[in-house]
Amino acid sequence: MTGGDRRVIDKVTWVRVESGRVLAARSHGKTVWYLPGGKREPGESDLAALTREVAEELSVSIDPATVHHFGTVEAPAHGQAGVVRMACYTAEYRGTLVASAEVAELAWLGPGDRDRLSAAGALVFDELHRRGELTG
Ligand SMILES: Nc1nc2c([nH]c(=O)n2[C@H]2C[C@H](O)[C@@H](COP(=O)(O)OP(=O)(O)OP(=O)(O)O)O2)c(=O)[nH]1
Repeated sequence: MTGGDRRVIDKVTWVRVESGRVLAARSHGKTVWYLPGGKREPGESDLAALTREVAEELSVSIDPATVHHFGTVEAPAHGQAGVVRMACYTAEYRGTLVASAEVAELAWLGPGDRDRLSAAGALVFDELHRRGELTG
């Protein structure tokens, strides 16, 4: 792996839709919204990474029995060279969604909010829209 443009950042993200809107998070100092999630640690499974990142960022517990692969998207990474590949999962959770210290803000994005998301997030948004899940 050499040039910056060929770098692939592998991430696992949570696609959570409630009342026709998708959950998104914004980091401190950023204006673009991301799907919650992050990079796997060495040897970590997607389920373990999803559970860990969601707990760290949103303070809730993913219910492992309900995790389903939604799809995998690839798009230019926001704010850096290369592309981000996001393995996306839907899942039920336990607890109350609260932004942790590493997250500035949470929001439920609906139709019309597509352009607030990163390029990869927008691809997921398009797929949700295609499936008729964004109505809120
Ligand atoms: N989680 C997430 N990351 C995204 C999305 N869209 C997008 O371009 N990214 C990009 C932003 C960065 O260019 C790239 C890597 O993010 P990062 O550098 O903040 O990774 P990180 O340190 O937060 O990862 P981690 O430690 O939480 O695992 O992922 C998205 O919808 N969700």
